[in-house]
Amino acid sequence: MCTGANYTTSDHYFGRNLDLEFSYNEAVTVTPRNFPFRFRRAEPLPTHHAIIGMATISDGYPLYYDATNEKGLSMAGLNFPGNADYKPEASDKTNITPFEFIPWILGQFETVDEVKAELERINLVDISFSDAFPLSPLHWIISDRTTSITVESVAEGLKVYDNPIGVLTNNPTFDIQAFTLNNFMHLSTNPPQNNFSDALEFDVYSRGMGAIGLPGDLSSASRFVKAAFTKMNSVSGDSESESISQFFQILGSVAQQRGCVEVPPGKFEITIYSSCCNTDKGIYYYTTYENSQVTAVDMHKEDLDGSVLADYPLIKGQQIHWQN
Ligand SMILES: C[C@H](CCC(=O)NCCS(=O)(=O)O)[C@H]1CC[C@H]2[C@@H]3CC[C@@H]4C[C@H](O)CC[C@]4(C)[C@H]3C[C@H](O)[C@]12C
Repeated sequence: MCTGANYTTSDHYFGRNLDLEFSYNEAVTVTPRNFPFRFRRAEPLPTHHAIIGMATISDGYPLYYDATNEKGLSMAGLNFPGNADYKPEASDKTNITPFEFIPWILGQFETVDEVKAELERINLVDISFSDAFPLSPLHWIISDRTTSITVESVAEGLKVYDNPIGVLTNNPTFDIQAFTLNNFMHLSTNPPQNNFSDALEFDVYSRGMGAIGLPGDLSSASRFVKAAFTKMNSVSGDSESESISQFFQILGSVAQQRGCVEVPPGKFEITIYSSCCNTDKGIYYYTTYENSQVTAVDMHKEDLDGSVLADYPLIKGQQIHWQN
């Protein structure tokens, strides 16, 4: 399972948890403007916006999981098993395969409004990258500084939902996830009032009781509510340190600890990495399960007019700062 989120202070931040029981050797990958992007069924993009994000590089192609372009538009793919349904080629549409979707969108567009218009022409076509990388069932969150949408290719077609929450997890479909939040409107960051009965006296014996009932399990529906509550109520200063710290705290509220979710036989899902991209500055920060130190890659330190991918394998293992 995964969780994607947005956060805005004086800058805008976008990132995700990648929760899985194994890794595909992902690396922070910068695609410069002149890297030739080819597509299986659509016209190539010899030049395009530069992109930074997490990707597996296969056959020289960056298979992005989540990324941001130099204009601040961001996008992440999250697991959507049982619901994702990709289509045969359609002659009246632009046929983009799911693994090309992030490069196609981030290569060309700056805002969610532009993307919404483009999505009317897009068909997510069922073509695999390779035998080693067959199609994965995904849905996507696409965000700019002010707006987010969720895109789901399901049996009925391509669905585009406004996502004012700025959070995405996995199943069920986004309309149901968003509807379920109605059940939690009574949750509060303030102490509870007695609405139960005038005939009884209650004791507010602990801080935090206003949000009793907030789910704490690791199912995707519960993580959606938990991350939404944490994000919508987040308070932080505007500095880079305060902003990214708050962002990683939001993702931490739905992180997966090894041992809590068993993926039989005997394997456990963990939060492999958490990312936080400052979308205004093009800086991609990350932590991994065993590396709590924040590591950063700045896209503007690369040759963005070049044509060669730059990739930074994840630094794993604690980087302990000894004080004596
Ligand atoms: C598995 C991950 C979602 C994490 C998650 O939610 N795990 C819960 C598992 S469970 O639902 O609990 O069982 C997703 C998120 C992004 C995906 C890559 C996107 C690019 C590329 C697309 C190609 O088409 C196939 C290979 C490819 C490298 C993809 C592999 C994999 O699919 C990635 C890593």
